[in-house]
Amino acid sequence: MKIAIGSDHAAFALKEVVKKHLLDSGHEVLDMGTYSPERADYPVYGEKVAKAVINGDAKYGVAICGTGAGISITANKVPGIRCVLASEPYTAVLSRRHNDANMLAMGARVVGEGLACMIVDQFLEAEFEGGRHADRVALITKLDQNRDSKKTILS
Ligand SMILES: O=C(CO)[C@H](O)[C@H](O)COP(=O)(O)O
Repeated sequence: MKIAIGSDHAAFALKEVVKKHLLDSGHEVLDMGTYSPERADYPVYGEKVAKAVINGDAKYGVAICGTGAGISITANKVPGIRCVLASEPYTAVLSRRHNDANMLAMGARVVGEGLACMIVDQFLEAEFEGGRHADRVALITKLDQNRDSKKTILS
């Protein structure tokens, strides 16, 4: 599977660990940076990973900052992105099964290396269940496609 990955400085070390884990597991990895522990702004990397997914350069994206909050907020501003912030596998798995999440965010100051790799593995292995969940994802998509509207459009 082709995975885009990116982080800011706070998560550079964890990004390198997760990247190696993905490569060792046989995935192709598109490393969108940052490439050193120098201070870096997480929105830049959240956007890069999100655009790689939306452009079809990668099937899924993994984005990491200190908490995962800033980079997930950023990614979710890119139309078509459904980015989940997960600190444990259950949320990561259910975000695939129910929400068809196409990006995973994590916090390097929240999760350790072993847990992060487990979360990524389970996210990538889980499948979207469709059915009633597809109807709800369609509602998310409708909202996404009407981002400029100030009106409530889903009810
Ligand atoms: O978690 C983050 C965003 O949600 C960032 O990694 C964090 O804000 C960076 O902080 P600092 O510049 O103090 O290292």
